Amino acid sequence: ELLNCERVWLNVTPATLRPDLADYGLLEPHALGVHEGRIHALVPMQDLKGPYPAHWRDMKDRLVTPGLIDCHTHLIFAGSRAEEFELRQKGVPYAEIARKGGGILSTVRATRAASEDLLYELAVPRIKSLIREGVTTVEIKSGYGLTLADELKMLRVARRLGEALPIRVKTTLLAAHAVPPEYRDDPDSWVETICQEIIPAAAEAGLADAVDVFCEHIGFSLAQTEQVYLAADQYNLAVKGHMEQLSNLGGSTLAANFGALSVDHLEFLDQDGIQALAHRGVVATLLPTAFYFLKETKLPPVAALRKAGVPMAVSSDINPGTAPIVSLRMAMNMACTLFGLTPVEAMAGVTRHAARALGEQERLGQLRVGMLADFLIWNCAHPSEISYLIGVDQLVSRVLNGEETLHG
Ligand SMILES: O=C(O)CC[C@@H]1NC(=O)NC1=O
Ligand SMILES: [Fe+3]
Repeated sequence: ELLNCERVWLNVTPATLRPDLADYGLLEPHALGVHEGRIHALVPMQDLKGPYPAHWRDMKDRLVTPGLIDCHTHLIFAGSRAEEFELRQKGVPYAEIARKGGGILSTVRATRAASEDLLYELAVPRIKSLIREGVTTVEIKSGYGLTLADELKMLRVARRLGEALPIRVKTTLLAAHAVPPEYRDDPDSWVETICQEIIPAAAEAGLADAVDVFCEHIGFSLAQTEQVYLAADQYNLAVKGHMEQLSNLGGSTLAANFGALSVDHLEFLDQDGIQALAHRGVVATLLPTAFYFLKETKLPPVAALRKAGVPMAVSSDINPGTAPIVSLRMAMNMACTLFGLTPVEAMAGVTRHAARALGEQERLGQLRVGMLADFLIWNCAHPSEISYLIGVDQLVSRVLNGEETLHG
């Protein structure tokens, strides 16, 4: 079947991340062939009989992994929260910063004022950092516009990033991120606007792949979250949730009852919530950079999630307020060092499980014949280096949809 391939990579050592194989799903050296953007052949070198098709490269037994998937980011935004960081380091309490107009709403003001082109230009260097690290699929949320026009503006920028750059973009409508100033006295009316205007418009324009809610005391209540999920269901949009980040409102159980793709943060997740996630196969997305940057102390219940067999994803949560850290590999390292994941779990968390968190587990996240040909060839001695070593460019080759993207 290699002869049907437009391009073949010889002598690659696959970390397949197949759930039916142990650990990384490592195999002996193989030839990997690509045909029409999909993995068409994965053949042990010892079984190989020539001749090879025109395009082939000898990778000298280097490691090949699935492309990395960053399944939870807010990487489109204008403005900066660096001054807040300075105030916080001087001991100014969060509440005072918020009273002075800081926090999410300061990013909202700057994002509303920014043109679509400016938002695009500001996002490019951030998404290019992820591309350099080996991210081949990234989820990007709205949530800093908080008007119909500005939320759709953000989602259009996200779609445009995926069209212009060598990366797959999945979009998530997070209009339920904060109550905008215009609705300060009537949050329920904002929820109604989301359900009756923004979700229908985003769905009809094909701009949103999923709908997310920040379910929290300082965000939206369980009842409001349910309303948003009901509206998303009406428009056949998948749902996700920022759940149990600072308290436990029972949001994870509600999300599981709606068949959510994932629930994210989860520091305050309890056993009832864990059972609900396990029962419905919902992905638990861990966001260690926000935990670290907020200097949180309550750890997510990783051992209980592991015991219950809940698939854990790991993501960067890139956002200007609680995770100004534009690195998925840093998030992998923190998931291990701060949350106690093993490097194997961290790798599954940014491949197979992250794909599931985006509803893409059939096409992405493993090295299997038939899957989309998104893969990375590494200059590293062992796959655990990818979670262990930070800041070194170890990519030899980054392939998206069967096309080499690093070296032209
Ligand atoms: O501070 C920001 O800009 C976003 C905070 C971020 N959003 C959310 O729902 N949880 C968070 O940590
Ligand atoms: Fe987030």
